[in-house]
Amino acid sequence: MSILVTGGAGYIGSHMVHALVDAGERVVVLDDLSTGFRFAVPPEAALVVGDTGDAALVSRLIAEHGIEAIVHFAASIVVPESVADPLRYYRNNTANSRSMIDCAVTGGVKHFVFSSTAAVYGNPARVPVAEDDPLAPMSPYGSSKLMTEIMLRDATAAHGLGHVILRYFNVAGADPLMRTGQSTRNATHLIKVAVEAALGLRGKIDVFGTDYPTPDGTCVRDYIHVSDLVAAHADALRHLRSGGAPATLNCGYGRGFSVLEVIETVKRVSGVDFRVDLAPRRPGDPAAIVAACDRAREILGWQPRWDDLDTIVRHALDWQRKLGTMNL
Ligand SMILES: NC(=O)c1ccc[n+]([C@@H]2O[C@H](COP(=O)([O-])OP(=O)(O)OC[C@H]3O[C@@H](n4cnc5c(N)ncnc54)[C@H](O)[C@@H]3O)[C@@H](O)[C@H]2O)c1
Ligand SMILES: O=c1ccn([C@@H]2O[C@H](COP(=O)(O)OP(=O)(O)O[C@H]3O[C@H](CO)[C@@H](O)[C@H](O)[C@H]3O)[C@@H](O)[C@H]2O)c(=O)[nH]1
Repeated sequence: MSILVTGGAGYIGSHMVHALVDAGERVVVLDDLSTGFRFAVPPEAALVVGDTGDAALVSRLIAEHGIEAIVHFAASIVVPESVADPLRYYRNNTANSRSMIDCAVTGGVKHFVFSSTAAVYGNPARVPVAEDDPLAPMSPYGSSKLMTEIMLRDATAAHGLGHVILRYFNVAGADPLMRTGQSTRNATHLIKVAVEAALGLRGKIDVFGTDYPTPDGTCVRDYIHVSDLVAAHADALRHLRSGGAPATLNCGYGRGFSVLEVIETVKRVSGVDFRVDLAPRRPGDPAAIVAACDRAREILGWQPRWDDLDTIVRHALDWQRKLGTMNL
């Protein structure tokens, strides 16, 4: 039996592939390399370059490799881009996920782990936000993910597909062994951008909005180390294999940092005082979003190991330095 990882050449997916290979699993990666990288997939995993919307290909992979579980990371992930081109997001994130779920059901796949997002909550009325709190996405990106959550729950009710939906908060950092990291081109994520500024790859960083109702006026987020997030996926697979019930779980640490706190941390850990400009708000940003994260610990037995902003930033810096030597 093998595990199919879609988006396994991407940032988070490649960390998952390494973890599965480390655990002795047989892994097939399906990735169209639109934002992922061939080098990010370890040689022990089979890389198939193709589209999650190609049902014939996905069905063939499920049959040929005896796929027992699908971990579905592949998606388009830039929130403002989803506002400008919503139908592309509904195709890649919603329609292609519908096709993946259909292939899973038809092909007799037992388990499905899905990458959802804190963006399904929109601007939450209270933080920390819990899984049963109101869902009100503020972007097509968030809506595209929420629609997939709904399809998965309905497919489970009708066809018995086991699933775990993980709602990621802000993912950052890199593999502590530096085998992979965030290599995304033109990244928009705060820690990645700040690290690039610290290493001289950007002239400055803009702080989007300083008048939010938060302690220092900048947005607050719950930054989770990518390796802890991947551990939650491994725990989710174990849960499903041992007959655990379907679950929807937040993945965060339950504490927030402001944009200015993150930038100060990057400056301190890197030892570089880069230029910071105060800029207007970025449309669609919630003021503060922090996870209520007890449920993942209770249901999956998830135990984070890297819950420390300095460590997250140090690993992101180390990966960025390594990337600089890789001549991509
Ligand atoms: N990075 C975050 O902070 C964050 C937060 C919440 C949720 N997520 C979710 O995590 C998942 C992974 O995100 P990431 O940060 O690793 O992004 P990423 O862009 O690095 O990875 C996405 C991967 O999917 C591939 N892909 C995209 N569309 C495809 C398609 N149609 N067929 C095959 N492959 C396709 C890309 O080539 C890439 O390798 C996404 O589902 C994203 O929505 C990420
Ligand atoms: O150059 C920058 C980049 C970001 N920010 C701010 O930093 C915060 C975090 O932004 P970012 O790192 O882009 O993450 P989010 O917009 O919070 O969204 C991320 O986290 C979501 C879950 O919360 C995921 O769904 C998304 O895919 C992922 O992009 C926000 O207030 C941004 O306005 C800046 O001020 N300057």
